[in-house]
Amino acid sequence: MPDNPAAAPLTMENIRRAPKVLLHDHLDGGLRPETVVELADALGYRDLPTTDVAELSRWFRDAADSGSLESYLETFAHTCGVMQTEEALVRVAAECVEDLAADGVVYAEVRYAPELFAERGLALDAVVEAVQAGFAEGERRAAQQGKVIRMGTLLCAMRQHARAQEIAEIAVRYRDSGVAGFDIAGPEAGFPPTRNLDAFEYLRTNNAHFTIHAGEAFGLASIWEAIQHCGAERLGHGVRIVDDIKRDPDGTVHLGRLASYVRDRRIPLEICPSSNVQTGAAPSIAEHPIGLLAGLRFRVTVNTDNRLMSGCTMSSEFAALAEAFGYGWADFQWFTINAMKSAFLDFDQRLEVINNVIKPGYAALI
Ligand SMILES: O=c1[nH]cnc2c1ncn2[C@H]1C[C@H](O)[C@@H](CO)O1
Ligand SMILES: [Zn+2]
Repeated sequence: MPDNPAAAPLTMENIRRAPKVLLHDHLDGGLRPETVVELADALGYRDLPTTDVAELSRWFRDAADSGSLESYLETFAHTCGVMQTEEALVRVAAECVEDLAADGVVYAEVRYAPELFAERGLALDAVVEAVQAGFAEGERRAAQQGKVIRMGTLLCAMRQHARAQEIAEIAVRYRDSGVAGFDIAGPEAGFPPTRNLDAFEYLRTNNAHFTIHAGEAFGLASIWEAIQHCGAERLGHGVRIVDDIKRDPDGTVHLGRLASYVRDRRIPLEICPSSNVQTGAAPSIAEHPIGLLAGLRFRVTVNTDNRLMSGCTMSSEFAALAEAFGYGWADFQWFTINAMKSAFLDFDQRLEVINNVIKPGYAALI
């Protein structure tokens, strides 16, 4: 949508000023590279490919740029490797909030798998409490810099492990202490979401929120199971829903039954453009299905997935989409309101952020 000629120019600085909402960001995919190096030194983690900060930063991006989700996921051994103490978790979580707030994010749901931080003996509850303490500290530091950001936590279970029920129970236990919901992550092919049906049933019985990584490295069957068997409220990525959309040579578009269902029910798609290019889920940003899906008015949201592995921020994702699809402030506002409507937060609080933060923020730019 073209902007008013009097609108603020679409510079990186202005995009950073615009309020943004982030629903899909992994705590272990967003560390500052210098923090990885410092924590490795403090914890005696010896397996980093390099201890030069600039080289390490490049290494993460190159190694993740692999064309396959499985190889992309291998890079997390190094971030999880340095996140095995409470002090490390508090630091990483606090810095995560500071970095998001500095980028203009006003509400974020950040996710991680507690089981991956228990390799040196931390109890899962201690992991969750350390991350919550870090988020609270990050919110305080952001407020000191004049930035208001609110955090929600999503706990992931890893698809290749069999601990979903246990993690779902922790998510419910900590629901009043900042844990907003649940997710399953990890390799998608060979690990369909229905392997964790018990956990999803438990969550639904407890009126708890969950999203599912589906339709990234595997296709429609994964999306269908996530929604119709498991009851996912949102789809992590979900980009492969385009496999159920056909376009005639004359440009007429036909939605299959699953694609129609996803659009009709306004099921949010947590789209992560740069990550999708790295894992091979999309050929490039310019050819990313987000253009088609947004044009068809699916409930599209824009996300970072892993800021370290993709070398991205919410602002850089917006800027890349603006360049590829000609998006402007009105589109950014639409993505942001879509995300806030889809947050695992009480309805009145979602409305409050939309009306008091997002709309005035964009009005000042448009
Ligand atoms: O895009 C992803 N798809 C599936 N799994 C992912 C993705 N990004 C990160 N993960 C995994 C690696 C992390 O260790 C884990 C929990 O954050 O989630
Ligand atoms: Zn993800």
